[in-house]
Amino acid sequence: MISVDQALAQVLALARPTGPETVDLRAALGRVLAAPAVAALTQPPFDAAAMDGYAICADDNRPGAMLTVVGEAAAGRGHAGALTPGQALRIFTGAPVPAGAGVVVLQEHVTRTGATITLPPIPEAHSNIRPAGQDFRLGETLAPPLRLTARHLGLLAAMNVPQVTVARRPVVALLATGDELVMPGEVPGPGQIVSSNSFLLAAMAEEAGADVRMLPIARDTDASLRFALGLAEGADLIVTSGGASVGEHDLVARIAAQMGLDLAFHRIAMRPGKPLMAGRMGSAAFLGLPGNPVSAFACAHLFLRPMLAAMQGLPDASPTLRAELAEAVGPTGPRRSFLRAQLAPGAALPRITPCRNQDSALVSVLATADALLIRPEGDGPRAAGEIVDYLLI
Ligand SMILES: Nc1nc2c(c(=O)[nH]1)N[C@H]1C(S)=C(S)[C@@H](COP(=O)(O)OP(=O)(O)OC[C@H]3O[C@@H](n4cnc5c(N)ncnc54)[C@H](O)[C@@H]3O)O[C@H]1N2
Ligand code: MOO
Repeated sequence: MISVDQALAQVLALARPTGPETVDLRAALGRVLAAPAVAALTQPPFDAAAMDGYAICADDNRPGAMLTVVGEAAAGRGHAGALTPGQALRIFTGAPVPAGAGVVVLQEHVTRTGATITLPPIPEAHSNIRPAGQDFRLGETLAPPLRLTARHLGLLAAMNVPQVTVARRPVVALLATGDELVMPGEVPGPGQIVSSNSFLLAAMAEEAGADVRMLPIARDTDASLRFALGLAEGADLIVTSGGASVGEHDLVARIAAQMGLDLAFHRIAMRPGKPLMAGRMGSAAFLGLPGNPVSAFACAHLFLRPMLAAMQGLPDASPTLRAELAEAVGPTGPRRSFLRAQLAPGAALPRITPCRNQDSALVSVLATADALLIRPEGDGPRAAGEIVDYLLI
């Protein structure tokens, strides 16, 4: 059995980059930028008014100065010609500031009578002008790799970049195995349950940027598993759930091996998640997850997400964080344990409480947890108040 750290290094070595493709900005949310995006213009393109008021020459910004309004500039509609001392230009937020102007006086600070404004007793403290290029300049870049958020899309649009080069979404073929499984909406027969893993894992893979192909449930027969695995052709990553352990009905490793799986490892020192396997099968990476839903989740969180990130050119961004134990915990065994836990605000660090029941079949407990509390291999008992590591989930 290899360690969790060795397993992570090995699965990352199994992941291959998907390569770049070009997409419209509207399709770029959540995609990983794969080449620099270059600003096609300078922003703002001109000195722009930041307030509604009057543009004046900097030297005229004196208490009580009286100035003549010579015209108007609004956003999208500038004023032709420069401003000279003694003149003011009615101006609105976003409008180009004319040459010669150095200050925009807020309209609520002046008194206007006909075409004349009188400045207040205290000079305007700020210029209220956004200089050209203050935001970014022509040729400046947004650098890869980067998972694009709404804020990045706003920036790219402002940069006048209509399309971006991103990593192709990894295609994940997702295969649940087990005679006991039916899909949500079906009526389970005697001894059957609903395949929650299919939906849990599909959602996790999609959150990590994958394009998920959900294969039909494979039954616990050689023929059914062969047929279903055959449908994974063309995927970048094959993910199975169930059938990974040692029982007679746990066929995944054997059948996958017959179909060309080059196994990197099977079984790791992790709890839950011991039966995890990984390798490469044809042109795809292969990750065989345990069937217990919490085990499948923990393995997907620790291994599937980093694999998908690596395939898109991103480092894994899931830092180990620290919290204070809200209650005492017992000793651990030889495997690294990941306990479902809840976080609460604390003085210096958050306080963490392991969920009552750590059975790896309990999806209701998993749904209420917000962290995986990490217990090292062979750790002793820990008292309330001790500092421990956790992962946010
Ligand atoms: N003698 C041993 N028995 C088991 C061992 C062991 O070392 N020796 N390991 C245990 C551990 S740890 C785990 S985890 C499970 C994992 O086994 P499998 O990967 O072979 O999973 P299954 O047996 O197929 O299923 C386990 C459990 O999970 C349920 N399941 C399966 N698929 C789904 C799904 N898509 N959605 C929801 N639930 C699913 C299944 O019905 C079983 O209850 O093995 C232990 N046994
Ligand atoms: O890993 Mo099993 O993965 O302990 O439930």
